[in-house]
Amino acid sequence: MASGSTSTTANSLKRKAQENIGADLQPRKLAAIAEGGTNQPLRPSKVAPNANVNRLGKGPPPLTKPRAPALTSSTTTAATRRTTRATSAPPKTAPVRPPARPASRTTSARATAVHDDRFDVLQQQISGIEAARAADAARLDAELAQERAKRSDLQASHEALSRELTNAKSQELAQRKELFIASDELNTLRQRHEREISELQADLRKKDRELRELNEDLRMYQSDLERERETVKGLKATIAQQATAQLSLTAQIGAMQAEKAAFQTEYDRTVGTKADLSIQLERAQKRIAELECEAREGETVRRKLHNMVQELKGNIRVFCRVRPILRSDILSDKLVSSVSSGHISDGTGSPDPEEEARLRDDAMALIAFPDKLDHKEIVVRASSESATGQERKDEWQFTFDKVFEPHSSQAEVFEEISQLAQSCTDGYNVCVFAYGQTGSGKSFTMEGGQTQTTAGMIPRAVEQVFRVADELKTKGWQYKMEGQFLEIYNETINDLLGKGEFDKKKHEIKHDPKTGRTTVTDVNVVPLSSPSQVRTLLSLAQGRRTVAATLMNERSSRSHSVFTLRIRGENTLTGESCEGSLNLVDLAGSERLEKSGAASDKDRLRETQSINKSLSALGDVIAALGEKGEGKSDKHIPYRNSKLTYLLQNSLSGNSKTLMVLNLSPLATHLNESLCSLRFATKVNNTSIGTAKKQTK
Ligand SMILES: Nc1ncnc2c1ncn2[C@@H]1O[C@H](COP(=O)(O)OP(=O)(O)OP(=O)(O)O)[C@@H](O)[C@H]1O
Repeated sequence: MASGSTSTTANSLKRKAQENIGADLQPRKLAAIAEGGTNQPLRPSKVAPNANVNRLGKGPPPLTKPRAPALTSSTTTAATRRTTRATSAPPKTAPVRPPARPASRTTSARATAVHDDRFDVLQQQISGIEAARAADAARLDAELAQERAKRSDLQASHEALSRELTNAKSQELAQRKELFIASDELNTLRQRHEREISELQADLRKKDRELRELNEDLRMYQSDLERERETVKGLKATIAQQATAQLSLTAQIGAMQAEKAAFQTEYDRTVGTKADLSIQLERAQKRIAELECEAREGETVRRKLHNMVQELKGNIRVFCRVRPILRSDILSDKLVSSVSSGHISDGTGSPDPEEEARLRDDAMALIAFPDKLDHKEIVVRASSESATGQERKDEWQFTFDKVFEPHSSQAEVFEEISQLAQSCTDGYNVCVFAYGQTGSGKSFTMEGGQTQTTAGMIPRAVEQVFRVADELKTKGWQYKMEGQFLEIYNETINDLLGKGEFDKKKHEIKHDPKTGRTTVTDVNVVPLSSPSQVRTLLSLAQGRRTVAATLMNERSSRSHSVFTLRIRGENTLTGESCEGSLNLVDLAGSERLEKSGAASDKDRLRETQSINKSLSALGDVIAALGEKGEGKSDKHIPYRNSKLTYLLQNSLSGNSKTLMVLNLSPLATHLNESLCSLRFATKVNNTSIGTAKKQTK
């Protein structure tokens, strides 16, 4: 609608503008007349030849061209020509007579008379012409006056037309302006119109979409409705069925109500019984709580007693572990003879199971474990021939804090050590040694294998310490742990976690008498955040550890290794703090010189000598500690006799808890070495080194 009216307005405006432009053309045609001015002779307009005629009425009569009289003299001819041109009426021509033939004097008189006549005629003619000319002049004057009047009329009309033209021009300008405005408006309207159209089209599309969606919804609703109808139909059928069922249920309810009444009576009786039982239960629960409380108190007492027992035992404990016999033990000892006697079953060099069992039995030393209850005893037997040729049977019995048989697992061994390892979180210095000859299983006990089952005491103890530290967090304890791993080889300290070359750097052992802390200069002390980190450190150290081949063990470690875990704890709730350390020492092989095969090799000889020196220094320290514990308070403890004892000074004093794990080889060939170790361990076990003290603030 709006657009229709807009276009109509636009069309009418256009038409008006065209009419004005047409009107504008009219005065322009008349301008030609005006241009002529009053001094110019009037010319008919080329554009509109009839316009003047129509406007001014009759035009001037056309001037008739007079015919020239046939005059003989040139003067007369000119005069005549002038007269003829000025005369509109044709002159009255006198009849021209033919010229008379010359004659005599009479004839000349006659001729004069003729001339006079002719002159008169001419005179008359001239006067006639003049009269005619005068009449013409009068007529022309009148005509001129008429023309002038016409011209002034034309001028007036020209001025009027000029004014009209000016008006028309100004009107045209105004109309053009209007036209421009109108065309602008028209454009605006057109744009708005286009916008409205596109909006309407978008609206339309949207509506179309909505309509489609509504149709889709409608279709879905219709299908829903159909389904609902089906459901209603089904429900109606169910209701009908249930109405029938209800009837039978009502009958059943009647029967059940009767039953319920009977049950109610029964229930009342049970409630009475229940009240009695509740009282009994309450009493029992009270008793359980009392017992639990007693059990907790008992546990605390047990722990205290356990600690007291440990303290009374003198805080140096000895475990003995016999390793199982290995295939390599049998093969190395018997393989050559087995091959020569044809006992090898296949070409791979492995004996058959029966042969293996027999070889095993042959290789085994006579070791027995008679204490099946407490596992504290080990008996070693040997038969030998006396000088008189009689068979001599020897038997040695040893008692330790715990004896582990060859089949004992790493977990079982750790079970006994865990309490000790845990004490370092309470601020104790704990020291665990693995002592024994080469190949007796010291490294296996301390470091163990790569799997969870074969993991040794070091990773297990570290894991335990981390676990306990984590548990104690709830009681306000925050622990910081750091570790170092050292090796003492030929009385030289090497940093197993360092980067430098072995035996090059000089590391010094320092003891702080105030804090009781032992430090070693220039060694890597690694902050520990997880047990897995410790495993990485162990394998790093393993790679660096000096390993030299000896006859006793192809991978024999000829150095002592000392892993130290230092733990510092602070209790934010109680303000307590403590500092403990856990030293796990894998001692070098304790075998005698001739057994190690080192006597023939200078380097091996030096190694063995320094190992023996440090082990005997360890024995001396323990013995001195024992004497001191027996009352000789001024007894000098020779810690400085070896790097090992000096390093472990603070963990070997009365302030620490010490455990020695004696590792034994099960082989009969190692029996003498085993007996030496057992005797040394017994000495240690019989030593009391005083009471361990917590390092708490
Ligand atoms: N309880 C055990 N169960 C199974 N194998 C063991 C056990 N103890 C030791 N072994 C094995 O016996 C061999 C020697 O053990 P290990 O290297 O630990 O002896 P060692 O006393 O540390 O020797 P060294 O003094 O040369 O370090 C190793 O192959 C080890 O795996």
